[in-house]
Formats: sequence, C-alpha cells, structure tokens
Amino acid sequence: MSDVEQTATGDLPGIVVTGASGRMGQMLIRLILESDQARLVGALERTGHDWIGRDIGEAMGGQPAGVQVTDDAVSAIARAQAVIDFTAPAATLGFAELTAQARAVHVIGTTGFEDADLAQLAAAGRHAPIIRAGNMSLGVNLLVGLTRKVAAALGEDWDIEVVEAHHRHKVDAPSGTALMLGEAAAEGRGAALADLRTPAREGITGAREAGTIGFSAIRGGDVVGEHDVIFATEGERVVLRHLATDRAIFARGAIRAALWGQDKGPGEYDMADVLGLN
Ligand SMILES: NC(=O)C1=CN([C@@H]2O[C@H](COP(=O)(O)OP(=O)(O)OC[C@H]3O[C@@H](n4cnc5c(N)ncnc54)[C@H](O)[C@@H]3O)[C@@H](O)[C@H]2O)C=CC1
Ligand SMILES: O=C(O)C1=N[C@H](C(=O)O)C[C@H](O)C1
Repeated sequence: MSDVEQTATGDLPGIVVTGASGRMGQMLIRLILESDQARLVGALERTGHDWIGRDIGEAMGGQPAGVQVTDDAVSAIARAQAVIDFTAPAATLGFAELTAQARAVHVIGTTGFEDADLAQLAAAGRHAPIIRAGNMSLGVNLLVGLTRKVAAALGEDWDIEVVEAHHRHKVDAPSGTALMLGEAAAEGRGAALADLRTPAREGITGAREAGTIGFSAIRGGDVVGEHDVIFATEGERVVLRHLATDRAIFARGAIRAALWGQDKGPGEYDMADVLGLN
C-alpha cells in the first residue's frame, strides 16, 4: 500500500468489534473489512477464547486482516473511535465504562438488559455517545413507527400481541425487538409498557385482560428473526410483520450508527435518531 493510500485509510474512523467470533461479530468484521468508510482497529473476545492471539481474518477462514483477536479491552478501545458491541449484558456494561473513558462511540446491539443495567448505561452515556437498539435494521425501525400509529388509532377493544421467532441459540426472551415493538404499542396507547405487559402464558391464566400487551417467543433452528405485532378484535385482525433473513441488515445498521455518532456529543441515542425517523 502506498503512503497516500495509508494516510487516506488512516483517516477513516477506527472501529473495534467485540464478540468477534460470534454470529454478529463475524458479520460486522466482514462488512467493516469491505467498507471504504471505516477501518477495523480491534477484535475483542472473552478471556480464554481459542481465537485470542490469532489474526481475525484467518480465524474466520479467510485472508489475514492484520488485526489480532485480543481480550485486552482497555488497549483495544483506547485506539477506537467507535466500538460495535453485540455480546451479552455483563460484557456490554464493562465495555460501556471503557468507551466512556476513551470518549468513543459505543454502538450497542446486545439485548436482555435489566432495568439496573440500563441505569448503568445511562451513566456511561453522560461521557460519550451511546447508540443502542434491540434491532438495528431499517425495516424494524420503520415497523416501530407503524406500530405506534396503529396502536394509537385502534381502541382498547383491539388486543395487542407480539409474537417472535428466533434461532435455537438465542438466550433472552422476549427479544429486544419484541420489547421495542411492545414499547411502541404502549406509547401509542399513551401508557408505559411496564403497566400493560403480560408475560408468556401457561396454565389456567383466566381470560385476557383488556388493554394489555402479550408476548410469545418461539425458538428453533436457524431462524434469523421474525416479529409479528397482532391487533385482534371481534371479526378482524391487523398483523404487522418483519422477517429478517440475513444478519447483514443488523450489521449494516450498526456500522451506519458508528459513523453517524462520530460528530455527536455524549448522550443516549437509538436507531430512529440515526435513521432520522424521530
Ligand atoms: N440489535 C440488533 O440488531 C441485534 C442484536 N443481537 C444481539 O446481539 C447479541 C449477540 O448475538 P449473537 O452474535 O447471535 O451471539 P453469539 O453468542 O454468536 O456472540 C456473542 C459473542 O460475544 C462474545 N463475548 C461474550 N462475553 C464477552 C466479553 N466479555 N468480551 C468479548 N467477547 C465476549 C462471545 O464469546 C461470543 O463470541 C445478543 O444479545 C443478541 O440478541 C443480535 C442480532 C441483531
Ligand atoms: O439474538 C438474535 O439473533 C437477535 N436479536 C435481536 C433481538 O433480540 O431482537 C435482534 C434480532 O431479532 C436477532
């Protein structure tokens, strides 16, 4: 590579990918290596993972990428303008402290947070931009707006149910996307989801309580992600549906968010901000 090319590449925002060997981690690394708008400056995995010390391109079965997989998050994040993080809640909370210290953009795709975790993320967001969404795809973020509108237009005699399906490896339920859709439906009804949410049903549950929002989760095979918001009343149903068939939709959204965040101040943002849907 010539000096001119090196300088041009060096000016691009440097991105660290956490959970580098994961389903989303590998997809992100592939797309960043192909991108002419960002460069890969780090690939993080958990301590003890057998990819630590290997070139990430080779570990993924391809050409060398010139970036070694590491568990040294402090050093990797110190080099980053953005960290894209699809791991697990405990790991993400640790990375949020480091991105706050490094003043790097933290793009969080991880799902399954408890309320206390979200309070910790809010604290980190006072030092650097955090962009978090349970789903980074354009389609789902459009569906969120539609769900809010339909819920606002239909009265309480329309029952709302969110049904989702994912691959057999998924560890959290309801999915982050299902919760986004449920929150949008609740907002449309002028309420908080916590006040309307009905968890998964089993046994003699009694009849459905009017005005509540129900959740059901299916797990199996290699389903990438499917979400239905069902509005049901006597005699008719409206179903809003999103089907994901390729994880690239989430990775493209996350990279777009990392670039969008480069000139943003500290704060918590979501994909509606990134996509200009607010
Ligand atoms: N917001 C969105 O658009 C999407 C969110 N997700 C979420 O992203 C998360 C990950 O999903 P997948 O990639 O399918 O899971 P995965 O299990 O394939 O990958 C997670 C990776 O994180 C790594 N990891 C765990 N702790 C770590 C640590 N402390 N340091 C570094 N690496 C660590 C694991 O070793 C693993 O390689 C889940 O919470 C999932 O729900 C997934 C797809 C889209
Ligand atoms: O774990 C997954 O795979 C996915 N997780 C996100 C979620 O919890 O909604 C997004 C997508 O549905 C895939």
